[in-house]
Amino acid sequence: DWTTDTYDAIIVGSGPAGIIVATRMAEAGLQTLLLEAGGPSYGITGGDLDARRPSWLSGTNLSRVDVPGLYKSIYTTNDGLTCSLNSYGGCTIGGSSAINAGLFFKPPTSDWDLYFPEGWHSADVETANQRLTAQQPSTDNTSRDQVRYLQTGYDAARKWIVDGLGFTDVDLNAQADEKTEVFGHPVFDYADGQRGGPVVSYLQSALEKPNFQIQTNVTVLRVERNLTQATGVYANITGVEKVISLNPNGRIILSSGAIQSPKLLMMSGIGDPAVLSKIQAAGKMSTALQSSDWINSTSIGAGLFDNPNTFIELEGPAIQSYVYSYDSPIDEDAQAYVQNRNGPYTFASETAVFFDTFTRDDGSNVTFQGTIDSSGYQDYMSNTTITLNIYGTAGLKSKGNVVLNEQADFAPGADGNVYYSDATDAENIAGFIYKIFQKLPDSGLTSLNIPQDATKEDIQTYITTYSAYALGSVNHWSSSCRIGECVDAQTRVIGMDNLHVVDGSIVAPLSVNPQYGIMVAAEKGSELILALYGKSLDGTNL
Ligand SMILES: Cc1cc2nc3c(=O)[nH]c(=O)nc-3n(C[C@H](O)[C@H](O)[C@H](O)COP(=O)(O)OP(=O)(O)OC[C@H]3O[C@@H](n4cnc5c(N)ncnc54)[C@H](O)[C@@H]3O)c2cc1C
Repeated sequence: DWTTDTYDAIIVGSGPAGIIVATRMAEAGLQTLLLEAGGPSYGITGGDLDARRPSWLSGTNLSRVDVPGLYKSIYTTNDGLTCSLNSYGGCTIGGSSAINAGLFFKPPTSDWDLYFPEGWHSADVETANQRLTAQQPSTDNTSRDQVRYLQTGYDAARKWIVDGLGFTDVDLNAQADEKTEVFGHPVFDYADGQRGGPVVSYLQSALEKPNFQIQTNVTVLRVERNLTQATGVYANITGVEKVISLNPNGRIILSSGAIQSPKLLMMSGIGDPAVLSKIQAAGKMSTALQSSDWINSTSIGAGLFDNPNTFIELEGPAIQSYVYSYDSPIDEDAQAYVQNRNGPYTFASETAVFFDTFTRDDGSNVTFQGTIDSSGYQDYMSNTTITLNIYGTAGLKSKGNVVLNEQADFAPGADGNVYYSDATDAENIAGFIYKIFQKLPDSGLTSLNIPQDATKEDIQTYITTYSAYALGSVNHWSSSCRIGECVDAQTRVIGMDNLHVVDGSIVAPLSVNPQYGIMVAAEKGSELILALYGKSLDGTNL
């Protein structure tokens, strides 16, 4: 009975971080348990495939998760892959890596050097980076036939951004350090026309180890602890609440994502005492835990980040937009995918990406990213319209908090400070949009929702006023349990001996979409945690 066994390492959450940490713990020979609140995702994770796919995939070994082109429909037809627990992302094997667009951009070395503390600079994470690259395939040309599909948006964007504005065309991961005026093809963590990611690249090797197991449909409610020593997790296992225990020298690693991991700490008596009092009063904290045992820290959940984004709807006579369909794709495209892994369904709709970095008067940097999608959005769905999604990325100054909603049984969420609480961010992003708009008229593209001659002030007002096109969340949650404030440089929760957080929570806002950097952090975290067991990555004693 796995629930009465004891473990050297219990990892909570099977997102990209949790899978990598669990795999490395198992490879080093530790008795490893990975707990996941959700259920199966990719075809290879088993379960009822028909419950997780449209009928055109019947008779294959694919679930909708495997087909990159189906990612966009996740919030309309979720097939049980999201849940109220992880309301901002995937709640399934792979976490959000099973439902995301798969964009896989290596962060520039400057992100580690500028935004991470001692011990986490680029030289410190270099071997972690190399391990990730060795284990996780990626590609900027997804179709087996090596044809790049849906390129009218790419061509128009290239004319605008490269020919018009003078950005340099680069290989975005090979030249990852270049984040000033660069343009390129998006890179995805796919392999052979199917979604890749840690479920394919890491979890499958962990599953071969007799000392590894994953248990799904297990929701951890809190960490059990004896003062500074974690002793196990208290979990809901298909309706029954139970403690799963650690071995005496064991460790718990929370990898539940940047929203859930801070919540689990708070439910375990670690956090802001005002919040802890409410949790205790509601009877949700272990009765064994006295308020004198609380670890008071206002850093838990503080610093929460997500990219503020703006959709710019662009029309052009040469554009042929493409709308992916969950249940009735164009027959030819469905056949090309199912029979040969060719065509538009081999990628998640993004056709071009560009970056720019701006140095402020105070010498600090801020980076911007633009991603071209294959279709229009909401009110702008003509077949000559595409969407440009502009994010502000590394160096933004706004920071939010993870807050617990008492009415909804302490469901965690973001407070109102995440987007644009520091006006500098809106000013900088508006300045970037203004800059690129100066060459828009020559490109043959027309902006439909922001006037091309808008002033910087008009743009700033547009991007900070909530609409279907502005202030939407892109679910790139990070930074809610920062290294040096919430966890130490070994990823150990400050005040605890053997409780760690390794996931988006410990990663600072990056220049690029977060998944790659989170996976590097998980590789680095694994190495550091194994050293605390006295082990190296291959399991030899240090
Ligand atoms: C729709 C969408 C599109 C995205 N697109 C991209 C992209 O293209 N490129 C990119 O780089 N990033 C993208 N992201 C972001 C990226 O997927 C996340 O940053 C990344 O997955 C976070 O990894 P994580 O390990 O921190 O947590 P998560 O992926 O959130 O995984 C956490 C896991 O823990 C489980 N869990 C939570 N609480 C508990 C509990 N109490 N008990 C047990 N299990 C629990 C959850 O069910 C989940 O499986 C996207 C995200 C979304 C939602």
